[in-house]
Parts: sequence; C-alpha cells; structure tokens
Amino acid sequence: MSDKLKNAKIIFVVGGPGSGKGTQCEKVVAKYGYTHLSSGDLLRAEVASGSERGKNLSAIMQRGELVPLDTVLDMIKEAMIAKADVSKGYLIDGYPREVKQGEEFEKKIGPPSLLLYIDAKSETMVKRLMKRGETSGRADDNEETIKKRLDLYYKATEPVIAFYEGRGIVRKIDSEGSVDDVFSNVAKAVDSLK
Ligand SMILES: Nc1ncnc2c1ncn2[C@H]1C[C@H](O)[C@@H](COP(=O)(O)OP(=O)(O)O)O1
Ligand SMILES: [Mg+2]
Repeated sequence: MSDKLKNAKIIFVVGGPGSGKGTQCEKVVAKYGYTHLSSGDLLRAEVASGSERGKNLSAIMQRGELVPLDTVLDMIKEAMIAKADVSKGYLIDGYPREVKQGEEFEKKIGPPSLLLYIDAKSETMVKRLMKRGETSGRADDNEETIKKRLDLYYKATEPVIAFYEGRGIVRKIDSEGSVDDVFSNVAKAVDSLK
C-alpha cells in the first residue's frame, strides 16, 4: 500500500459503457472536491501522446478489449499521488473492470470505501453511446465495438459488483432518469461516507 494514499477516500464507480459514470463523476467533483480519474481517459491521453506504449494500447482499445492490468494500475496510481495533497477523495471511474483488477488495486493502493454501481438498461446504454459517438471522436463509440464492450461488461465487470457486495460497500444507483435525478441519489451515497 502506498504511504501518500494511506488514508485516501476511494470510491469505485462501476457501470456499463454509456451508463453515465463520467457524467456523474463530474458532478461529484464539482460538489465535493473529489479527483476524478477515468482509466479510459488516462489511456486515451497516453494514445494521444503518440508514445510507443500508446500505439499498443490504441489497437487493443479499438478491438474493445481490456488493456494489460499493470499498465492501467500504474497510470491510476501515478495520477492519484500527483493529487494527494489537494484531493478530498478519489473517484475511480471504469476500474476495476474485472475482479482481479480490484484485488491488485487494493494491494498497490488501498481499499475502496464505496462502490457506486451506475445501473442502466443495455438499450439505454447503446442509445446514449450512439449519440455520444456523433461528437465524441472515440474510436470505440461505434455499433460493432459497443456490442463487444457490453458483452465484456456483463461477463467481466458484473462479477466485480458481486465481489464488493460481499463487503457491504455497494450502492446501486438507477441511471435511467435525468442526469440531475441520478445525481441526487449519487450525492446521498457520497454523503453517507462522511
Ligand atoms: N442520466 C442521463 N440521461 C441522459 N443522457 C445521459 C445520462 N447520463 C449520461 N448521459 C449521456 C452523456 C453521454 O453522451 C452518454 C454516456 O455518458 P458517460 O457519462 O460518458 O458514460 P460512461 O462514462 O459511463 O461511459 O450518455
Ligand atoms: Mg466514461
């Protein structure tokens, strides 16, 4: 476990692609002063940098697959340490994608206090992603890759929720409503940490 992050409040934000994780995290940042770390955004920044590591990642992400565990975790940890002095807590968005990633995170960084499970129906997620794809410029916001990402989500990520349910830290948030309705429930969950 890392020293600088020893007492950090950590929230895992888990949900399917397009469920609204990023949208809700931005609102938590504004209201609570948390630091939002999206593993996908960190990876996309690496790709945009044009580095050799980025080129490898780019191919994997375009196939809708998961990138190697150590790569993502190192990037998250670096970003957390960089913010350790100013952050009220951390939103870890889109990670863990599979149970093993959660276990490694806890070994290298520490345990989460809460897991926000952002839950939307798969039709809703597809609809939102297709719409987002009109402007996002994301190589994975297309119909074929969306289907693969959803399949992988149900197979690999849903077990993550079951794993943390065993510890009693999961708060399930219905994400079918408007952004503000969803946020009112997110805020209740975050408030419960204080
Ligand atoms: N409650 C909501 N109602 C309608 N649209 C929403 C919504 N939450 C998010 N969206 C929109 C914003 C994005 O264009 C798209 C995906 O949201 P996102 O926050 O990028 O999802 P994620 O980060 O989980 O992939 O859906
Ligand atoms: Mg996102």
